[in-house]
Amino acid sequence: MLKKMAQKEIIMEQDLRKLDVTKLHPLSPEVISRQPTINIGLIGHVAHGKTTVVRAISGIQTTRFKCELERNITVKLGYANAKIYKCEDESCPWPLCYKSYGSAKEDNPPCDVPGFKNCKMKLLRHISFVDCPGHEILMTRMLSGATIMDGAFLLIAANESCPQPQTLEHLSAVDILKLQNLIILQNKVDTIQQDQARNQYKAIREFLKGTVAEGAPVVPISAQLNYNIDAVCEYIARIPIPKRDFVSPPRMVVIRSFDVNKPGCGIDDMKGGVVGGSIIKGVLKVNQMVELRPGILDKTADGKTICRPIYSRIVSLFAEQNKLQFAVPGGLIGVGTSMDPSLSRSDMLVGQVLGDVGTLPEVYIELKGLRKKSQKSMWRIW
Ligand SMILES: Nc1nc2c(ncn2[C@@H]2O[C@H](COP(=O)(O)OP(=O)(O)OP(=O)(O)O)[C@@H](O)[C@H]2O)c(=O)[nH]1
Repeated sequence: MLKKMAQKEIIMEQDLRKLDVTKLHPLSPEVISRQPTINIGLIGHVAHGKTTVVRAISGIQTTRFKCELERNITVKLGYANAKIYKCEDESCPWPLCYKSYGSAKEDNPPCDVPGFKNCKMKLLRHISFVDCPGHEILMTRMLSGATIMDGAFLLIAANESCPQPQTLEHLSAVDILKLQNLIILQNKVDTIQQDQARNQYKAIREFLKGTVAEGAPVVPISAQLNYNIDAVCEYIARIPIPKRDFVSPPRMVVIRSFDVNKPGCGIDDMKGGVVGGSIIKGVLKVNQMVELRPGILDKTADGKTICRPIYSRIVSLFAEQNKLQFAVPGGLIGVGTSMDPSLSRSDMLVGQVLGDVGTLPEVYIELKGLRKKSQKSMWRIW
């Protein structure tokens, strides 16, 4: 416990009084010390090792729901954050000089490579993983995760022929979305011989031809044995930082929402609704008033749908266990609000947009299309 507290104090303080959003950058030390600023997706066929890779890099087993444990497959999107470091001594041997830790790790931990233990490591990136289900019936969940990815790992198990059905489907999906920064992880190499790995490497290269991943690196790893994970860290550090807009009014897409109160919790201990997601632009601050749209959906007596925006105050901001005073675009954050928690329970606010009061787009409850005579099938009137 003491150790954990000491560690917390070593990550940088955020001070709202000194905040100047025009000077922020996704690699500003006061930002990446606490919050991830890049989202990396984990895609690929069922059981090829996506969740195991996330655990190898972040030290975190993405949430397992009861049904997932029973079926041993990922059902919901999983989330975990990690920090990527490099030894400050240039003579530290490659790839051992790269290392990853969980999100709460101090910013300059000592290097653990023998002979370099007196050297410090430098924090290069703070990332969020979005662990997608590999099962065919869960393709829509994979697609909703893909909307926030800045790059992705495509997992291919070395002990199966390539491509398997969801390897193909997931690659097609990111191909259509034109997702850049793909890294192919040839996983489970501990289960095969070297020549089999080489042959499969050729098959993978063939499979990638003509796709968005044609020139992508193919890295042989064993996620279970932590083999070559340091090389993967180097590839993560090479992903270019996406351009982010820090100065516009903030806007966040909600991809999770919860009621964090335990059943039977007293009114005085009750916490407001929590929403999780990724900020698209702008900076959210603790104590700021926000609006969620479309908000509460209702029907009038004559059956018409009406939407009432939810107005609320931000009471806390979190990136995993790291408390934030402000949150920037990029990695996944949790926003604690003063709203009635029954509004946010069980992902009820997924798909809503959160932002500054009065700055969010209009809500439309009807879509009208114009039908051109010659293009009857192209337009539908709702
Ligand atoms: N031998 C070996 N087994 C591995 C390796 N990586 C993962 N596994 C095993 O493969 C199985 C599936 O791993 P997961 O990480 O759950 O696979 P997944 O792709 O996340 O599965 P879904 O999300 O359900 O599609 C587990 O039993 C892991 O222990 C590896 O490098 N070597």
